[in-house]
Amino acid sequence: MTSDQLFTYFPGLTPIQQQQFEQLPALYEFWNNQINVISRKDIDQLFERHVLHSLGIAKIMPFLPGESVLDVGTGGGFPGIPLAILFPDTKFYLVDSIGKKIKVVQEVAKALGLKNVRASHLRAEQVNEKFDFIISRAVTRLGEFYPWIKGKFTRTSNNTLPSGILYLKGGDLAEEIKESGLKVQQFYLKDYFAEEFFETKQVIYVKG
Ligand SMILES: C[S@@+](CC[C@H](N)C(=O)[O-])C[C@H]1O[C@@H](n2cnc3c(N)ncnc32)[C@H](O)[C@@H]1O
Repeated sequence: MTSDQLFTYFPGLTPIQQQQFEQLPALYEFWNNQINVISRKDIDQLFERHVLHSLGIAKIMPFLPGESVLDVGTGGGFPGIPLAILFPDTKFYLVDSIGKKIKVVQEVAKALGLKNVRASHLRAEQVNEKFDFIISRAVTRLGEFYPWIKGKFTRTSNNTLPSGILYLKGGDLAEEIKESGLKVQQFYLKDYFAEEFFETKQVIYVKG
């Protein structure tokens, strides 16, 4: 996928936003050589598998100016960094339990000139703030995740859904959802993106 193909899914990006997205491949190639944050086979498919996948959350939840979002287990900055480019007036806090990954996030955010990103080397359980939304991808099963972030929601969001979790997941989730005991809403990314990669990809919403 090229940047132009990516942009067709998000018309109306400013030249600055387009330039920030276009900087991502070179930045991640550089940082991935120092500190591995993306698997080698995926780095060639950065726009589809990491950037567009992260932006799937935006199709479900258009974050509002002033809203706050926590990205738990962000790794090299997914889904937080692409969403922070797309929503420059929303505040993103990216945390990960591995310090060197947070170093990559900080360097990438700095190189992009993102003023709406903070990143800390912390476990989710240690975060002591409240957020409008909590986002995540590929960290753990919902049943384990939920207790980490329970009670960390503002409950003031005026958005299309109340404050809650937006978790990127793939595959058959029936067992995982049942085991978690949580009431979830499932949104299918194939309704928004044509690429085969999104065939089973979902955004799982859980009210906070
Ligand atoms: C498979 S990686 C996914 C990274 C990124 N979200 C992505 O999709 O590319 C899982 C990440 O979760 C982090 N992690 C696991 N448990 C965590 C916790 N309790 N708090 C914060 N980060 C955690 C790990 O350090 C790791 O970087």
